[in-house]
Amino acid sequence: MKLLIQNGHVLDPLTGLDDISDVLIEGSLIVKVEKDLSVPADRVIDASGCYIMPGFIDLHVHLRDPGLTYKETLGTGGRAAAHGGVTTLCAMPNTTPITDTKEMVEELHRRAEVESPVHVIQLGAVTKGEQGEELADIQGMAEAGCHAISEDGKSVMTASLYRKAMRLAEENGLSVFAHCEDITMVEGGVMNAGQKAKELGVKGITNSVEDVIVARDILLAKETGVRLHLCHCSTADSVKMIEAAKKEGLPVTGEVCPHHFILSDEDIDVNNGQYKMNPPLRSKEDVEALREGLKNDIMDVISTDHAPHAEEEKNLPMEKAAFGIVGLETSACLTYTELVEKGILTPMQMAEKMSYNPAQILGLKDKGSVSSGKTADLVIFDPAAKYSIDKNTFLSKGRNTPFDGYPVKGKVRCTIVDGKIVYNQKGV
Ligand SMILES: NC(=O)N[C@@H](CC(=O)O)C(=O)O
Ligand SMILES: [Zn+2]
Ligand SMILES: [Zn+2]
Repeated sequence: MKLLIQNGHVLDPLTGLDDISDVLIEGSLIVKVEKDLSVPADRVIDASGCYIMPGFIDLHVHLRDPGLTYKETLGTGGRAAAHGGVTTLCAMPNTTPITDTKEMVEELHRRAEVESPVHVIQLGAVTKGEQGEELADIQGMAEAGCHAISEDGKSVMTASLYRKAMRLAEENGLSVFAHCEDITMVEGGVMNAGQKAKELGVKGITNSVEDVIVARDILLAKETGVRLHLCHCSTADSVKMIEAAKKEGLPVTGEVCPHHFILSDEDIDVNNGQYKMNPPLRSKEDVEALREGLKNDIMDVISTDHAPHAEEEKNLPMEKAAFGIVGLETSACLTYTELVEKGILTPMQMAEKMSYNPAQILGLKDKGSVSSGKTADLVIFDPAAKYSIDKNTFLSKGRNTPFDGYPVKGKVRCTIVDGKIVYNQKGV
């Protein structure tokens, strides 16, 4: 099977190609990236006016499978990913039960091959049952191909145990993806501590809840040599600490989610659980620091922290609602609208932060690039499409987003995984 994509604007972070080109795919591989390729093909796609980027690699997704499949499944989450231009995703282990054994990781990888149209890398938990007491089988999960371990949903609060986990992760070639939250400091907080929380009469979560664990985890990474990826960074001081760690040459990377670089706590007008997530929407100063951090490449990755919940778990006031919002189907258009259109990121930086850098962090040498010899995981993205986000178009089971009705520019037209079209907008 030969697939020819013509006249797209290729953005390839690996070679630096940033120009109109054709892309020829044979089987599951990209075989040629050249202008005016006139070769016979089984299928031709006209990508005029669109970018051709390496498929997005989302390092932070909650698929809720097994156990919480009323919120999402490998199938619905996988189809939502394809709709959002995501060709590989990392599934967090806070499932029911917690994914903390070699067998569970293997089983999820087996099922994902069949049930999900996009690649799924299942991450393993750091401790058994995410209880923070006993280490999970880190070596076994590494053998099952988990690439990284994470306690996402919480931090491993005992530093000595986390240090042991980091040593084992390092020995087994795994990264540690860190959720940074000192649970002893939350004290019932449900949104950012500030004027807005006071006005709404709810308890606040201070920046230091995140910052003290970011500091600790960077120091532990320095001692153990593990490659540390800091999840969903939300504060100005997180950016500062990552900058300092990089200056020291430590293998530390930082991720930002669209909601944290777009919205601040001031956007929460009424006590509405759709704006509740962990970490919370911060101050305008924090939002500005995250944007600057992305622009200056201190922050390496844009991921979603796609956290689907049922309607009855979110249509509640802040105090009662579940933490988390969906993101797989809105991250590309929000990033394009808020960062590229506003001149904060170049289109190439968007491809770096949504695909190339995540591929590097996971050690996926065959992904994150539109160049010959790489796996044909691609997204065709139309930067001119103008519309408003409509949660009813989502393929995810989750509809929990504060961005419903939000005006955006930029739309995923087509998503290709292993040379096969897994999402194609009608009429293309
Ligand atoms: N981000 C959230 O608010 N919620 C996540 C957990 C997490 O990412 O920490 C979830 O699993 O729902
Ligand atoms: Zn988290
Ligand atoms: Zn998460």
